[in-house]
Amino acid sequence: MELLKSKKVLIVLIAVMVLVLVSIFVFFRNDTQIKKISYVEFNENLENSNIKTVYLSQDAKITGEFKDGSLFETDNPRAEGFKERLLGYGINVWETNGNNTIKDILTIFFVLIVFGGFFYFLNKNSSKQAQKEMTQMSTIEDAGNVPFSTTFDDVAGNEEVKENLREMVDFIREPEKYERYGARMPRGVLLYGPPGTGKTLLAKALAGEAKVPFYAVTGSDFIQVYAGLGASRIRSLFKKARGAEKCVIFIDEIDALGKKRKGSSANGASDESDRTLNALLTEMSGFKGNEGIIVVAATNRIDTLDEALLRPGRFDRQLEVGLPDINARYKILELHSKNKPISDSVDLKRIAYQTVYFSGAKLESLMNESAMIAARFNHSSIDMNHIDKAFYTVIAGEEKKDRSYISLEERKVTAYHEAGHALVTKLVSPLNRVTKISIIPSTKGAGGFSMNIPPDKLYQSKEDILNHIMIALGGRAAEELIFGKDKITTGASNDLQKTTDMIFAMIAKYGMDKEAGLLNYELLLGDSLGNNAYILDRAKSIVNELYSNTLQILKENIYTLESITNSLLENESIDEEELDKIINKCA
Ligand SMILES: Nc1ncnc2c1ncn2[C@@H]1O[C@H](COP(=O)(O)OP(=O)(O)OP(=O)(O)O)[C@@H](O)[C@H]1O
Ligand SMILES: [Zn+2]
Repeated sequence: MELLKSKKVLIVLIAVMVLVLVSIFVFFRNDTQIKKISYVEFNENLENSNIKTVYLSQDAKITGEFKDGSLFETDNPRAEGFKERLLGYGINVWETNGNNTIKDILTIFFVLIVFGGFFYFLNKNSSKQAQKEMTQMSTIEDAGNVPFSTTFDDVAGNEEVKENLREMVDFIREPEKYERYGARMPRGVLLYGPPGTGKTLLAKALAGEAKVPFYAVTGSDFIQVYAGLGASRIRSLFKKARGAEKCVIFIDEIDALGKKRKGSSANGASDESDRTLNALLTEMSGFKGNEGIIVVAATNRIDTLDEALLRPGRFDRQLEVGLPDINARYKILELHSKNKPISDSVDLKRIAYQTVYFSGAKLESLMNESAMIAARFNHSSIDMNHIDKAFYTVIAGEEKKDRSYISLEERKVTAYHEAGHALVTKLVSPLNRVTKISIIPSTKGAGGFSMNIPPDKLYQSKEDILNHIMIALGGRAAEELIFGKDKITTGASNDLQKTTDMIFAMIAKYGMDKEAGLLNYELLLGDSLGNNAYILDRAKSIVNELYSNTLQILKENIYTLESITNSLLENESIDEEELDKIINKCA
């Protein structure tokens, strides 16, 4: 820091001195080489045509230049017609308004002083700013030295993410072991999901479990700074981290510096964040991965991230950290009541039930707010009244959308919809794995339904595609079956997009529709494929048939559909094991 400051001062000083020297040199050089001649001598030289230029002024002396380039000075006759006489000899006559050189030099000095002051001021200011930022930075970095006691026990729910991170603990602890097996070490983990779901907490727990230092920075810290400073801070962060050998580097809000880059950026700000991003990418490819350093980044908006960040060797592990379901909420509530005097009358299960769509951070703040209220009234313990009051403080000012736990009807529709997808999957293509069904919205869509297509398949058969279309239609079909034709919702829009894609690919690309034949209509019709009446007709008749099949399947298994839905309404999310249990029980 000090180094940086004194370097800048030095540069300014040197610049000022060089300027002063140059002006003095010019000034004195003229002075010393000027030959002093009498007016008589001047006149002789004038007659002999030795003079090239004369500088006229109102001073006592005038100067000029001989034809050989040397300078002279003589008395100013201040005579009328003097100029005319000179011109008559074919001499260049320059009129100056006196004291010129001195004025010039004064001007130069004045400018110098102004500039010097300006630079000094700038320098002082920028070093202050830089100092501030650097201090912020070093406090962040020094945090790495604080012994961290956060463990995975401090994070409730998020079991899959924790499982994944547990593996990383081993990587960090014994990178040599993995190196011996020639395994490529992971370098970056991206945690994505809604705010307050515990991403920071998970990263801290990773460091805590591995017992290594934790360095945390925030993406937005890197962009309001000076040109190049963001990049250099990235470099110094990594340098520091490398010095610590094993560690966890945490970059929160990575979207702030890792936004999708545009071909040419119009303004400097995005240029600056590009530079910072490039520095990050370089640093990440720089370490070999066998050092036991893991970079964890977090974002609420994975869709805005530059693809370069997600490539192998960067943040190639992407883990979704979702909103907690009812059981996870119960655990989070339990965790945050541990250090508080909670009355026996408090039913955490009931609170968990009422706090649909609450994030971990919101649940934490609910318990904290309750404790504040109880303390304000000097009550001996926190009871249900305090929690109810706190409830409205926590959700106050929030959009209605966030409070949709009130609308049981909506949750029911979502539950039937997701149960429909899951049940159709199990019925038409039992080899596909349903990893999770949930009615908690995820980043990927309204409900949460995830299905893994068996990965060892090289090609998809026509049957596979037909089954996938039915699975996609399962949500809408369940809605219609239960609530009636007029009560269907917009929740299926994504499903219908997938359906349309698949059907058009079947007909126009893969030649799988017997009637349309083996032609590649995409090739023939290009963009007007969707306008082609014949293709449209084929697509419609296929989708209609598949939809009525789907409806039929669900109708035949409506009891199972109800059971899955009820379980979803109760637990908010269920895994494959539970799903299989329900289906087997109903069969
Ligand atoms: N799963 C959880 N278990 C226990 N506590 C949690 C959990 N999720 C959030 N919390 C509480 O909420 C606080 C804030 O969470 P954290 O800062 O980790 O969220 P985040 O996902 O990083 O949020 P953001 O995206 O806003 O940065 C935590 O310190 C913790 O008290
Ligand atoms: Zn759906």
